[in-house]
Amino acid sequence: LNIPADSILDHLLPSYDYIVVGGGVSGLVVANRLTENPNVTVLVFEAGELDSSPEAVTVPGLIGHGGFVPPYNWNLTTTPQEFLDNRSRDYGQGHVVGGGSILNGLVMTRGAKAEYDAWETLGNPGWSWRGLLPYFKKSENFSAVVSPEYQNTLHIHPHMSVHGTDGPVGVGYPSFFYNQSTKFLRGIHELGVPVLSDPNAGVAAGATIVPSSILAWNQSRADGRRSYLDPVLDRPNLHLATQQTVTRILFVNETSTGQSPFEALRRAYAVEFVTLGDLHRWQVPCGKEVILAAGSVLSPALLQVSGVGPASVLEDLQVPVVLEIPGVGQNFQDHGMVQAFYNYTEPGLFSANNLTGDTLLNVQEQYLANHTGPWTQPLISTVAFISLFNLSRLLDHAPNPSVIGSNFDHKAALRLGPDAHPTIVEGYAHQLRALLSLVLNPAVAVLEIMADSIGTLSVVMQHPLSRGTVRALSSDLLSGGSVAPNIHLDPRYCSHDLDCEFLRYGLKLNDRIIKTKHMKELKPAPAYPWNDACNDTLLTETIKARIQTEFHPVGTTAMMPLAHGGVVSPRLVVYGTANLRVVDAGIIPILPAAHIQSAVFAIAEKAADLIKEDYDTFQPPTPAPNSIPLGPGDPHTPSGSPEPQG
Ligand SMILES: Cc1cc2nc3c(=O)[nH]c(=O)nc-3n(C[C@H](O)[C@H](O)[C@H](O)COP(=O)(O)OP(=O)(O)OC[C@H]3O[C@@H](n4cnc5c(N)ncnc54)[C@H](O)[C@@H]3O)c2cc1C
Repeated sequence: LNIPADSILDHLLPSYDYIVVGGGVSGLVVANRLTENPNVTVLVFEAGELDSSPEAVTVPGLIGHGGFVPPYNWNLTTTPQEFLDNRSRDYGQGHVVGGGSILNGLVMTRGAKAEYDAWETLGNPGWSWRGLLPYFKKSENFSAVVSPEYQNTLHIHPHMSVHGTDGPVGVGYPSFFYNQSTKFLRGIHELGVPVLSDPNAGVAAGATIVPSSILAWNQSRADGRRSYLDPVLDRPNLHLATQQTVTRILFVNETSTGQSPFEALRRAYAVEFVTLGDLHRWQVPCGKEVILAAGSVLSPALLQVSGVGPASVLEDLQVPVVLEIPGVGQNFQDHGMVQAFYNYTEPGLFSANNLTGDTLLNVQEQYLANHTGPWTQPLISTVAFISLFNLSRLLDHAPNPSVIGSNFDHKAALRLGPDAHPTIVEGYAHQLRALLSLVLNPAVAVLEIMADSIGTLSVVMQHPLSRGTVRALSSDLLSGGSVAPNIHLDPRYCSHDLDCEFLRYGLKLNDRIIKTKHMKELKPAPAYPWNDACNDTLLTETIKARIQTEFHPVGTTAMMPLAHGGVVSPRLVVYGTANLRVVDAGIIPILPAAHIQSAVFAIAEKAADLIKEDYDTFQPPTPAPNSIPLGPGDPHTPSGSPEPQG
C-alpha cells in the first residue's frame, strides 16, 4: 500500500512488526524481502516522494548532464574543508523513494575480492567476498547482451559464473558507445595496464567497460524503487509512507541481560515522525525491529538525536543519553574526486558534446522509438582502476605506502585532536593495517580514472586514509523547517596528506594517458592547469580547490567491534540494543575501490536474511508494554492510533 502523504494518520496500522527508516536502496531491499512472509507487517518511512519518471532520471544519456531534479535531493553541504581550501562543497544525496539510486550515475562495480575479505578481517565473520557473492548475484538480473562489434573492440566478456540473472536489479550494457571508449582502453593498454573483460569477478585493477544499472530491454535506469518496490507495492503487509520525516527512534530498557559492556539492552519501541505540512510529532510502535536505512549521512544523525552516539555529541545536543557509542558519525570515508577536462579537438569525433540542435532531436527520436543510440550511453562507462603496482611502474616517484605502516602515529594521522576517543583511534589502526595490505595488492586499485562521454578524465582516490565526521547540530532535525542546516557534515578531505598526493599522481598519470598514441588521435587540448602536469605545487593547489565528492559516503555506523569504534555487530545490530539494526552504506567499514551501490544492494540482501534468520530461530521479543519507559519526554505508545507529541 502506498499511503497517501496527506492522510497518513488515517491509514497507519496501530503497530508494525518492522519499521524501516528510509526508502532508499537498502531500505527497499529489506522491505521487499521481509514482506515475502505475508504474516509480517512492514512500514517504510521515506522523507521524499515517488519520482515521476522524468527523462533526467530514467534516460542514461541525460543523467549527470544537468543538476539533480530539485525535490529529489537533500541539498546537504559539507562544512568548509580546512585541509583543502576552506570552502564547503555541495553534497547531493537522494531525497526520494529509491534514494541515491534515483540520482546516481548507473555505474555497477564491486571492487576486488580482497576488499571484502578486509571487512571480514576487521572482525566481521561472514562478510568476505565469499560471504557476499551470493548476495551480489541475488540482487542482479545481469544481461550480457552487447553487439559483437563492441564485445570485441571494448573487451566485454562477462564471467557469468559471478553474475545473477534472476534478481531484481537490471544490470547490463548500453547499446551505443562513443569512439573515445575504444581510444581510452587502447591508450591504457599501450601503457601496459591490463584491460579487464569483467571488472566484477574479483580482480578489479585494470581498464574496463563497467556494466550499468539499466534494464537491458528498454535501456533505462534500473533503481531501487523500480527493482524492489514497484513489483510488490500491492502486498497488503507492506506500507510505504512517503514525505514523512523520521525525527527520532524511541527506546525503553529491556530487562537486564548482564551483557557487557551494557547493563541492559535498549529496545526500540517506536519511531517518531513529522508528516507533510504538520508540526506535530507522531509515533508509530513496532513489535519486532526498527531498521535504519537513512543512508550514511542521516542514519548517524538520527541515532544521535535519539540519544545514541558519542558522549560529547549527546551532551552538545542536550539529549538524554540512551547509549554512549563513540563511533556513531565517526569513520566517515568518501571517494574524493577531481574532474580534469581534456577537450578533444579531433574534428570528426562524435561525443556527448555534439548532442545539440538537430542531432539532439534525432538522438532523442531514436531512443524513444527503439531504445538505441547515444541516449543509451551513460556519462561514465569507461574507466581505469589503477593499482599501486602500475602507478609506481608508470611514474617516476609513486606515493610511498610505507607511511601507512604499523609504526605510524595513528592518532596524529587522524588529526582528530586530543579528544579523539581511544576506540576510534584503535579502530583506525586496524583499518590502516587492512589498507596497507589492500594498496599493496596488485588486484586492488588505489586510483580510478573515469573517461566520460564529454572528454573528462576524472581522477578519484580509492582508499582514502582521511576520516571525517557527521554530527546533528540540533536535537530536532527539522529545527528551522528543513534537515540540511541541522547536519554538520565534515568529510575532512585530505586530512591525511597521502590522499591528495595520490590524486596528484593520478593527474600525472592522466598526462601520460593523453600522450599515448591512441589518445593523441583524439587531439586532446587540455586547458590550464592540466597542461602543466610537471608543476607539483600547481597541481596540489588545483586539487585542493577542486576536490568534490563521488557520492560514496560510508563508515559512519561502521560494522566493527565496539572496542574499535564500531557501531553495529556483524548481524548489523546496534551495540547495546535488542532490536535496532542499520542496513545502509554507513555500515561499510572500509570503502572498496568501486562504486558502491552494488555492495549496498548486496549488504541489504544479506541483512534481510539475517533478520529472517533471527526471527525464525528466536522467540519473538516481548512486546514493548512490559518495558520501562526511559524517562520523561519519551511517553510510551503501547498501541492504538499514533499520538501527537509536543
Ligand atoms: C549523485 C549520486 C551519484 C551516485 N553514483 C553512483 C554510481 O554511479 N554507482 C554507484 O555504485 N553508486 C553511486 N552512488 C551511490 C549510491 O547511490 C549509494 O551508495 C546508495 O544509494 C546508498 O544507499 P543507502 O540505502 O545507504 O542510502 P540512500 O539510497 O541514500 O537511501 C536513504 C534514504 O533514506 C531517506 N531518509 C533519510 N533520512 C530520513 C528520515 N529522517 N526520514 C525518512 N527518510 C529518510 C532518504 O530520503 C533516502 O531515500 C551515487 C550516489 C549519488 C547521490
